[in-house]
Amino acid sequence: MLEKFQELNISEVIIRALNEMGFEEPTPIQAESIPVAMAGRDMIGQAQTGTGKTAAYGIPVLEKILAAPPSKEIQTVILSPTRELAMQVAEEMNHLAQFTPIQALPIYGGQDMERQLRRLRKCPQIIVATPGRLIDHMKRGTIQLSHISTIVLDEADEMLDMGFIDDINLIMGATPETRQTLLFSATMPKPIQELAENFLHDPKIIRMKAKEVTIDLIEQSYIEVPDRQKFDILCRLLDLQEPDLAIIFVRTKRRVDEVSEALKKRGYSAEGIHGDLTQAKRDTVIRQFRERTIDILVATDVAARGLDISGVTHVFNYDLPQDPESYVHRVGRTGRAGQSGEATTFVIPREIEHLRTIERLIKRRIQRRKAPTLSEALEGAQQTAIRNLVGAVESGEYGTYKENAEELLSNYDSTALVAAAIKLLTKEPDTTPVKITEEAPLRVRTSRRQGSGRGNNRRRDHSQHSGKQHDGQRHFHSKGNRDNRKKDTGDTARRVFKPRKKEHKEPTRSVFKPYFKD
Ligand SMILES: Nc1ncnc2c1ncn2[C@@H]1O[C@H](COP(=O)(O)OP(=O)(O)OP(=O)(O)O)[C@@H](O)[C@H]1O
Ligand SMILES: [Mg+2]
Repeated sequence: MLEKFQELNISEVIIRALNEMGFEEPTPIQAESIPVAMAGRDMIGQAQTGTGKTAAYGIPVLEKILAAPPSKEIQTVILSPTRELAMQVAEEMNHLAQFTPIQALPIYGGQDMERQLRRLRKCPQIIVATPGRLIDHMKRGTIQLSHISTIVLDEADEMLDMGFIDDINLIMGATPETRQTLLFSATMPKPIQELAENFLHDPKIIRMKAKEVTIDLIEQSYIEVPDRQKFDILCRLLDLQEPDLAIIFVRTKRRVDEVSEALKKRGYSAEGIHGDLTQAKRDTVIRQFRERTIDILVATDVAARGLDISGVTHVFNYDLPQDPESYVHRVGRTGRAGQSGEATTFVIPREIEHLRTIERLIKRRIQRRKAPTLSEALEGAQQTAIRNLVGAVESGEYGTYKENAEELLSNYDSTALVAAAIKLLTKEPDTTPVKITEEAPLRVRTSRRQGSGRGNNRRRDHSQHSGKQHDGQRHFHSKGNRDNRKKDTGDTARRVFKPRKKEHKEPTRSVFKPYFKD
């Protein structure tokens, strides 16, 4: 069953792990990238969201360490734009390496330094780091990159964007010239690819020839709706569509707080995540969502990239994202590993041009839908109640209720009884008043690219950072206040050597998907 992996000359210890993880066959990006990366070449790998890019670079990284003489030095750095992704990638690397002595350690801001140092003393061969915290360690002398043989930029276009480029320059500059560099992402805008080539030696570019940028397992639609009506429409959609797990992306941290509070007020099980929360809170929220203790995650773009949470059936763009690439990553939190998913985007009338820009990027039309009316929502909720009732009848597990049912039937009309049962089971649309502050629409602003490449001295200024400046045409900005336009990673929006907040708890992720074909 694992022959195709074996044909890629992958070591038996890793094949055993793949078997354990339920991977039977390489995905296309794995089949193409693994031989190139294992041959030692620099490369850029671009493939749709949820198609296994982590193992596409992870397996070659492990093979290289296995082939090298044993060493106590860090041999591979994997850079990640967010803390949660760093944790997830380290965990996937440790799964892949479970039958080897190789260890991957996540290194990110918000985590207790002492604890990190203790773990570093155990000499992990791989660190998966957010740039800010890695630089802290470099400056303290607690991490040296002089023995690095491979560096991976996961979400490479994001890492090479304005908000990270100075950090990346610094990190790259501390690694040996001979290092192998691997870049992966689902999106790779041209100007960023050009910039990337400054860090790469004769790279092989592997781009999966997908017809579409977004995966066709994701059904995509949009609803034109004024900002003040978004929340009620969202509730109706949640009632109608009954997601297993849903992620709602909003534009600002304030909105995360307001929308998640409002959802809770109306009886939904929701929590919010953004970069201003403590790491302990961020960890708890992500863990609860992975464990399905909560069904709805309200997030800024901090959760847009890379997160692999099984069971996310629905993504809602409550607000359009700041840049079109974000759309691809946000909707890509569903439809992963061969599963299907649904993505609904709210567009206020004045933002329709932005939607067209997204459509041009993804080379597909996003289907327009009408907002469900209150009576449609009620009808939908009734249908759900009926389905649940019929399901209970068909399951036959109501024996202990039979006696009471018979007594009721002898006193009341059967239709009246069933109707009352449906009414009680129906979650009628809740109109509890909530407070959501109105947001200004996005607007197009043309901005010029400000140079590129190694040694380019653009300073990152997070108080002013307003997103990508590489491509004026595809870049949109919010009219909202500056603070709202900062990139919300929780790690980038800060200066090096700021004191850190305390302790975190590492969530576990142990969801393995069966083989899938994409
Ligand atoms: N060959 C395989 N067979 C089965 N499952 C796989 C295989 N490769 C990866 N997976 C699973 O597919 C899911 C998606 O993988 P991964 O997170 O690496 O995607 P990605 O391409 O990095 O997506 P994104 O662009 O969103 O970061 C994960 O749960 C992973 O364990
Ligand atoms: Mg990924």
